[in-house]
Amino acid sequence: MDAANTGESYSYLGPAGTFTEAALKQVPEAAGKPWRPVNNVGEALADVTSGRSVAAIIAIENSVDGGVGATLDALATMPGVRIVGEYLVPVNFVLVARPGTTLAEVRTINAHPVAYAQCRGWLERELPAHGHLPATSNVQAAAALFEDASADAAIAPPGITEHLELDVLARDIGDNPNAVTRFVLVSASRRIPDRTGADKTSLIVELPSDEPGALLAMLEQFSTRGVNMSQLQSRPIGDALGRYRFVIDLDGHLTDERVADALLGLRRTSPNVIFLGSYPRADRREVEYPSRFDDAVFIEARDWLRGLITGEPGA
Ligand SMILES: O=C(O)C(=O)Cc1ccccc1
Repeated sequence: MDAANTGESYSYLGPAGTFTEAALKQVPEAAGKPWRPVNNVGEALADVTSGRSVAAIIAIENSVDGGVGATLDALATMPGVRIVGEYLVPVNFVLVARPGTTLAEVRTINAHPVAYAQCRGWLERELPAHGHLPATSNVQAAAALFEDASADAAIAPPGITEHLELDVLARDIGDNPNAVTRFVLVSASRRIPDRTGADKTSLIVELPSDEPGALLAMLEQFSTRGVNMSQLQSRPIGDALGRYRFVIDLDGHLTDERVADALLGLRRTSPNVIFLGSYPRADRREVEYPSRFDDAVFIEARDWLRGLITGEPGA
C-alpha cells in the first residue's frame, strides 16, 4: 500500500512492520489508502502541513518511558496540526541478530531510543557491557544489521521475522510485559471530530514567567470545573533554563461546557495556549464527572447573567 505524493496518503514511521504501522492498521479511514513510510516525527508532520499526506500517525506516550519528547516538542512548535484520534498498541520486543550470531557475541545493539529505554533492565542484566546505536525506528534498527556491521544485534517488534531473515536471540525483553504505546492521528483539518461523550482534549499551555503560584492557578482552571486530567507533562521551551511548557490531556470535548469554560480561563491567564484537538478516546470509556458540572448548569448560569444585564424580569 506504500505510495508517494498523492495528497490522500497516511504517513507513518517506517519501514513496514513498526508498531506505528500496527497503530495505522487500527485507523478505519486509512484502509485502502496509500501509506507513506517516513523516517521521523518531523517528516511525518511536515507531510501533513504541506498537504502531501492527509494525516500522519505518531507515537506520543508510552506506559513505561512516558511522553515521547520529539513528538511533544514537534506538536508545540509546528502550528496547524490537530490530533483527530488516538490508538493504543501493546508493545513487546525481541533481540534479533544476523543468522549464526550468539548472545555471547553481542557487543553493540541498534535500537530506537524509546524501545531501548523500555528494555534497559533486561539489557543491564543480560548484556551489562553493551553499547547502544540509536535507530530511526524499531524495524530500521533490525534492517540496518544488513547494511553494515556496526551493530551485532537489534531490538525489534516480534513480527520482524516476517519481514527479515534474522535469528531471534531473546524474546519478551521489555521490562514491563503490559507496556502500551499511545499513538495519535494528526491532520491539518480545522474540523474537530464530533463529541462522542468518551473524548479527550489535548492542550499545550505556557505559564507566565516567575509568577508564584502560576502552576497552581493553571490547575485550578480544571479542578474548579470538574475537568479530569489524564496527562500533565512539562517540556523545556528551550530558550532559557527554567522555562517550561505543559502538555495536558483532559477528559472531555471542546464542546463540553466545563471544558470550554476551563479553556476560557486558561486563555485569560496563560501567555500561550495551543489547542491540539478534541477526539474520541482509544478505550471509548465514557467520561464521568460530578453532575454539578453538567452543560445545563453552565448554560443556566449564563442565561441568568444575561438576564441580569438585559434587565429581564425575574432574573
Ligand atoms: O513504531 C515503531 O516501531 C517505532 O520505532 C517507534 C516506537 C518505539 C518504541 C515503542 C513504540 C513505538
